[in-house]
Amino acid sequence: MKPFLYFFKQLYLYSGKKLYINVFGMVFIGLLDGIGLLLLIPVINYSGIVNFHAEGTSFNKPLLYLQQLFDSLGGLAFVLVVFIFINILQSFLQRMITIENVKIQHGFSKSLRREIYRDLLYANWDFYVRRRKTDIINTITAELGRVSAGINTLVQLMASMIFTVIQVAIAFMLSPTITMFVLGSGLILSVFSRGFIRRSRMLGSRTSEIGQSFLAGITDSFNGMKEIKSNTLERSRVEWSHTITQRMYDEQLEYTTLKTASQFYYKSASAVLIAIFIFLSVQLFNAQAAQLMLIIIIFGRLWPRVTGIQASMEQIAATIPALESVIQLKKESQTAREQENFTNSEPIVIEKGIECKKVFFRYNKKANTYAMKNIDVFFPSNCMTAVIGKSGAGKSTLVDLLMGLNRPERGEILLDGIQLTERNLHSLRRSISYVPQDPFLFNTTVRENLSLIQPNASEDQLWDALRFAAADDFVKRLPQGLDTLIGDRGIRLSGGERQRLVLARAILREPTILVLDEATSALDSENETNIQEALEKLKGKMTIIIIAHRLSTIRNADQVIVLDKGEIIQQGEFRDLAKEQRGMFNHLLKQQIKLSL
Ligand SMILES: Nc1ncnc2c1ncn2[C@@H]1O[C@H](COP(=O)(O)OP(=O)(O)OP(=O)(O)O)[C@@H](O)[C@H]1O
Repeated sequence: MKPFLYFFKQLYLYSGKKLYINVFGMVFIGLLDGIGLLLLIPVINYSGIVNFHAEGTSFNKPLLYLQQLFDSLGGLAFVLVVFIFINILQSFLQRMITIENVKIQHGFSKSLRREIYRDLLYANWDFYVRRRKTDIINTITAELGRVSAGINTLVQLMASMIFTVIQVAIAFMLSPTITMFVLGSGLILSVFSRGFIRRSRMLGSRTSEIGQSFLAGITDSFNGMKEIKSNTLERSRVEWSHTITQRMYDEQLEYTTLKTASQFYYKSASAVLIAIFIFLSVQLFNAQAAQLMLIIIIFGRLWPRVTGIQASMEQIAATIPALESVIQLKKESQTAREQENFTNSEPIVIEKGIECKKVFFRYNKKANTYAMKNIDVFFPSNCMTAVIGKSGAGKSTLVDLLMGLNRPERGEILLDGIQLTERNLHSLRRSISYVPQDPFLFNTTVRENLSLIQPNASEDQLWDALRFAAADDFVKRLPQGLDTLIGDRGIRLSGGERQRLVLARAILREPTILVLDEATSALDSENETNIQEALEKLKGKMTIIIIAHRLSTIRNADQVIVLDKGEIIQQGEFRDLAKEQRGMFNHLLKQQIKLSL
């Protein structure tokens, strides 16, 4: 129950005194219910079924005074008026408490969702490198939904327990012996119930695991639909869906079988116990008729609650794995938190340049292979530096280090001689515009995709940025121009159009550092030349770091860095490197010239 206690504490931290007020309200409703029950005594008396005066047991004596009071106030009519009043008050309070409880539960879920989403956004890049995205999505959608339902059950369980305690106390007042007997029976039942709870928890783990696999599989299918269609993989995906949905079906069935089995077990055992209890009450405990009738009523009402408690506990146990994964995600994202203060940082102005000093980096701290080894390099401000190398050489890793996404394991990154740390990280990022290999666009209009980065950009600024990225012509030709919807990840645009739009977005931000990671790879030579010319104009105004496989793209770079297996093997001006006959650069250049012929 540790995870639920954790959440209970969180629930209290969220709702504060309100939780206590609600618990108190529930206690009060329980008491009103008990009073309503006790009122049955005079009703029974007035009905003539049982005569309290004649029975004269110790249990009746305190009630005799009440009876006389009721007699003097109007007899049965008065009792019934009080009965109606208590029931209306109880229903009214019940309604209020239910609404307040829902406010607490859903308010808590809302704040939990917000907190986790915020923590996830502020978590460092390493956090994402290590995790499957669909697992995170599954946790913050499906698992969090289950937790929400679990909290609801928890609050209901709390209400049921309070109700039960009060009713048992009343029963105890009426007959301690019988109550102790019933409680003892309940205790025996609860020992057996532990098996059901354990199995529910096990099934809950399976629900989480199947949910995760399902979401991951479905996401992969839709992301890779082109591959599926072009490689006729439909059949294997259909088979996968059959297998996983069958597992879902089996798991749900098993859960229901378990739940109904426990309910069956409880109800049957209750029937047997009630029969034994009535028999013993009459035969051994010599219970009086009125007393017996009341206790039967109380326990008759209580048993469904007790079985309800059992069902709630099973449901909560099944939710615990979801809860654990939510807690785990929350803790991990908090531990991976990047910076404390995001809002107050201003973009940094780097006068001289960015330097990597003896930088080492590995993705897997346990492996021997380094993605970056002993990197010593300087990126002068307002110059264009090109990073080239074979696939897997470490170009993107180096750029990620410069942006503070990857953190050096050894060595340091210096901004004008000042170490890049958590403190200046956000300022650095605010001055960078980054265009990745695989550009991301939101499923909305061209305009919204652009203004996302610069909400106050004027129409002229938008078109200037589009012109820079050689994207103005195609945007003008779109059916609704800037207001055309471009589909999921910009699917209604060509690869080159997407790249140009993302480039325009990057420029709109007016960065002081522009990072292009294979940002023009999908462009035809005409558009690439246009962008090269535009970048040429930016030289001297902004620091440009460009990764490119096509060496023609970086002809005008001030400095070229050649990477191989995570190390810098050549560094210098384009022309100088081209002259080094044995160098990797010359080799790559010759290969590209050969290919273009
Ligand atoms: N998230 C990751 N987890 C583990 N290893 C990674 C990860 N990303 C990259 N690597 C490894 O680090 C090395 C450098 O990768 P990187 O992406 O920086 O190369 P690259 O030069 O940009 O390649 P490409 O030109 O193909 O994009 C490669 O060996 C790659 O397998």
